Amino acid sequence: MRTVAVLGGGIGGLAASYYLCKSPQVSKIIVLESSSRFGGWLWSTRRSDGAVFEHGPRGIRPTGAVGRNTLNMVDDLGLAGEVLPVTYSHVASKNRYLYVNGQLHKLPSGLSGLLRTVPPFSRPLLPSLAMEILVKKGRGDDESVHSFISRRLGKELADIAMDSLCRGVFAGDCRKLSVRSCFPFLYNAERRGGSLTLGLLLGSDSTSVVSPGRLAQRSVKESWAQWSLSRGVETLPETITEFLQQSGRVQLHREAAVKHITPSASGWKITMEDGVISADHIISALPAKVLSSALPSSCHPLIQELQDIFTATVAVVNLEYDGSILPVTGFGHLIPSSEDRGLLGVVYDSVFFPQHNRPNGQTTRLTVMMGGAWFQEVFGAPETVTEESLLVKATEAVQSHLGVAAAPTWSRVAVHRDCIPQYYQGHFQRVESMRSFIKKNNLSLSLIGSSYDGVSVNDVIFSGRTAVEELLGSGV
Ligand SMILES: Cc1cc2nc3c(=O)[nH]c(=O)nc-3n(C[C@H](O)[C@H](O)[C@H](O)COP(=O)(O)OP(=O)(O)OC[C@H]3O[C@@H](n4cnc5c(N)ncnc54)[C@H](O)[C@@H]3O)c2cc1C
Ligand SMILES: C=CC1=C(C)c2cc3[nH]c(cc4nc(cc5[nH]c(cc1n2)c(C)c5CCC(=O)O)C(CCC(=O)O)=C4C)c(C)c3C=C
Repeated sequence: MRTVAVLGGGIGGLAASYYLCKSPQVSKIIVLESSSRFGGWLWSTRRSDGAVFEHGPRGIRPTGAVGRNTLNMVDDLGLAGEVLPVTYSHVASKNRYLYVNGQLHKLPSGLSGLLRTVPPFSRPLLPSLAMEILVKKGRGDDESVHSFISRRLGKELADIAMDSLCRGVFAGDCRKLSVRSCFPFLYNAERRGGSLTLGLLLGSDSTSVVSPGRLAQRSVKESWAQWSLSRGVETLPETITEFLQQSGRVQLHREAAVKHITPSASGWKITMEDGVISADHIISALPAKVLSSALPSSCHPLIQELQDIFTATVAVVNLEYDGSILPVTGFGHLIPSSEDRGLLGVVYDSVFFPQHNRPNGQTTRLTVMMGGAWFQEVFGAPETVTEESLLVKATEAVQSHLGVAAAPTWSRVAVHRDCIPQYYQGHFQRVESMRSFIKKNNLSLSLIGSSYDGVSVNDVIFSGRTAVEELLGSGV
C-alpha cells in the first residue's frame, strides 16, 4: 500500500493515522481536515489562569476492549502522567441525579435502594428486575430503546430512566433510537441469556481481545470509572498530531475541505477547493452526510444510505461561578423529555474534575447541554438562535434546578451543529448494506468515525484501529 488518504481530522481520523503509522506497509499518509484545528469535537478551552473547560467530551470510560485500547494508546503517547482518574468510589460515580417533577432525585443504588420505592419511580425497582427474567425474548432483529426497556422492565423505567440516559449519551429520542446499535450489550444480553439479568450474568461473548497495557492494568487495580487529562481531553488529539508530525510519513493538512472523491484506475482522486490529490485507499472519518455529498453518483445506493444517517445539534453552555454553590454533589443531572424537551441536563464538572478549576479561590464549573433531537422544535434553526438566549435558558435552569441565584462569573456558549449521529432503528442493516456495497464494488474505502459503530471516544478510536487492521490484514 503506497498512499492512504484519511478524510477528517477528528479523533477518528487521527486514530486511524496513528495506527497506519505503526505499520511499515504504508509509505505515505495524507490527512485532510476542513477546519483550522485537529480533534473535531474534542475541544478544550485552557484559560490563562489555569482553568480548563470542555466543550465536547469530558469523561472517557476505561472499561471493555475499547476502553483498554484507548488507554494503551494514551500510554504509548506518553500521556500516562497526565491522566485524571475518577474511581467508582468517588462521589461523582456514586451520585447520579434526575430532574423530575421540578425536583432533583438521586438514582437509587445498592440493594436497599432497589428494595424501597425511591422517587421519581412509583415502585421499588428490584421486583421489576426480578420479573424481567420471566419476560419472553423479543422476536425482531431490532427495536427502539423505549420499546425494548418497556417490554422488559416496564414503561416507567423506559419513560424516565432510559429516556434521560439516551439524552445524556446520544442527545437523542429513545423512541427512535435503536437498542441494537445504541446499547448492544443490552440487546446481546437478551439474545444470549433470554433476559437482561441472565445475559449480563453470563457475560460478554465478545471475541475482541485487547490486552491491557500498564495504564489499563492500573485502571483495573484502582477501579477507575472514567478519566480525563490534566490539560483537557483535547490534549489527546494534540499529542497524536505531534506523533504524526514526528513520524515523517504523514502530511497533515488543515483548512483542506474535501469536495469530491472519484474512483480512478489506481484508486482515488480527491478534490479540494484548491487542489487535487491521488490515493490508493481512503479512510473516511467524515460525518456520513459529508461523505455522501462528496461521492460520485455511481455510488448511488451508498450515497442514499449515508444521507439517511441523521444527526442532532447540541448547545453547550459552560458556566463558572464563584464559591462552592451546588446543593448536591455528583456527576450531574439528566432531564427526561417529559420534563423539559429542550434541556438535556447539567454536568457538574467541578465535582469530578476539580483539577480543572482555577487554582486560586473556590469555584464551581457546570455545563448545561440543550437541544439534541429537540433542537429545531424548541429553539428553531441553529443559525438563527442567539448565544444570549441560550445563556439565559442555561442560567435559568441552574437557578431553578439547583437554587443558584448568583450570576455566573464566566460563560461560553457554543452551538455544535450535527455533532452526534442518531442510530435509529435499522441502523445495523444500513451499516451492513453500505459495507457490502463497498466490498461488492471493490471500492478501496473504509468507513470509520461516530456515524457507524458507536459514538463514544473509545468506539471511534477503535473503529480507526479496526479499519487499519482490515486494510493491512494484520494486528497493529
Ligand atoms: C457535546 C458532546 C459531548 C460528548 N461527550 C462525550 C463523553 O463524555 N465521552 C465520550 O466518550 N464521547 C462523548 N462525545 C462523543 C464523541 O466526542 C464523538 O462521538 C467523537 O469525538 C466523534 O469523533 P469523529 O472523529 O468520529 O468525528 P468528528 O469529531 O466530527 O470529526 C470529523 C472531522 O471531519 C472534519 N470535516 C468535516 N467535513 C469535512 C470535509 N469536507 N473535509 C475534511 N474534513 C471535514 C470536521 O471538521 C472534523 O474535524 C460527546 C460528543 C459531544 C458533541
Ligand atoms: C452530545 C451527546 C452528549 C450529551 C448531550 C451529553 C450530556 C451529558 N453527559 C453527562 C455525563 C456524562 N456523560 C458521559 C459519557 C458520555 N457522554 C456522551 C455524549 C453526551 N453527553 C457519550 C457519547 C459518552 C460516552 C458513553 C460511553 O459509552 O462511554 C460520562 C462518563 C461516563 C459515565 O460515567 O457514564 C458522564 C459522567 C451529563 C450529566 C450530561 C447532561 C446532559
